[in-house]
Amino acid sequence: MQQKKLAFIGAGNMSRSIISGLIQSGYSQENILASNPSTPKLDALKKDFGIHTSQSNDEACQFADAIVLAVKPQMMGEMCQALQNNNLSDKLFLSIAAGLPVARLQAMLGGDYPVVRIMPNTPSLLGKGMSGMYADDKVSAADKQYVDDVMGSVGETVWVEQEEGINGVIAAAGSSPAYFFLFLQAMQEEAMNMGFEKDIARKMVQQAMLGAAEMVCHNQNLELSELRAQVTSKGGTTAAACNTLIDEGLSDTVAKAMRAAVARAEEMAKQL
Ligand SMILES: NC(=O)c1ccc[n+]([C@@H]2O[C@H](COP(=O)([O-])OP(=O)(O)OC[C@H]3O[C@@H](n4cnc5c(N)ncnc54)[C@H](OP(=O)(O)O)[C@@H]3O)[C@@H](O)[C@H]2O)c1
Ligand code: PRO
Repeated sequence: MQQKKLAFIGAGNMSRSIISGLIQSGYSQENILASNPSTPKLDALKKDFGIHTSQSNDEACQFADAIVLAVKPQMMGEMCQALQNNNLSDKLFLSIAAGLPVARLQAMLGGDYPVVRIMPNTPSLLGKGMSGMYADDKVSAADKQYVDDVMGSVGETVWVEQEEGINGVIAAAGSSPAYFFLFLQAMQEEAMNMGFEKDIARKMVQQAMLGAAEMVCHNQNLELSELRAQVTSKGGTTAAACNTLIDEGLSDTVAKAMRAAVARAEEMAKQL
């Protein structure tokens, strides 16, 4: 992987997970800096990964060829505007913020700089992430490859051709770990209603999810409906459960939820 000087502005959950993946992939700690206003997360990053840290975003700018904008979307305007005190020409920007279009980020940064939008998810922490990416036409092919390598160090990557596609990535992958957690929570609660202790209920549902996820990944030649069919005996218990989910409108509910995520991303683009 190409080793640019890479700065993370905002040392929160997502930055930590990407930094962890990069270090495990052999990216030199000397080439990574994280900046954050408060010190506890910086201290932990320095201790765990040996990277450079700073409380100054200006220092991050001066250090880096490529800058990951990793603060909450609501903080992005103020933070980017303050970066304008630095010479930003020749910098490549990687934004992981939900809802903020390239044009808006460029306006916040005060220039037509190359920006890649990245939508990662929290399983990146375990190297099992899914990141969708969009590059505006100012980003070179070599820089796209660089960003692909960076995010590839924490999981799988896909590129979308149109910027709106990023909102679909949010719905399908950025936010979706939470949908699975919610589903499991409901299953855990019902298992407890059936008399299981909380930890046993959790053990059963999490192992079933892990096994199901592994089966999905290891059987790319099988449709998801075929994997379901393998569990489902005619007239049996699985059919009774799945028919209930289907009859109660699971597909429609999931579609509505994903459209709500897209709608919220569109709303944030207008508000921020
Ligand atoms: N979490 C997810 O599942 C997920 C998935 C995809 C994308 N994202 C995006 O990733 C971004 C970061 O999310 P996160 O979950 O990592 O949030 P987070 O853990 O809250 O991290 C944000 C960090 O930014 C720091 N910060 C605040 N103002 C700053 C400033 N002016 N300069 C530098 N750092 C500043 C915060 O520091 P203090 O804590 O000291 O205030 C905090 O450490 C968001 O834009 C979000 O949309 C998140
Ligand atoms: N977490 C961020 C949000 O909830 C973006 C995707 C996952 O807005």
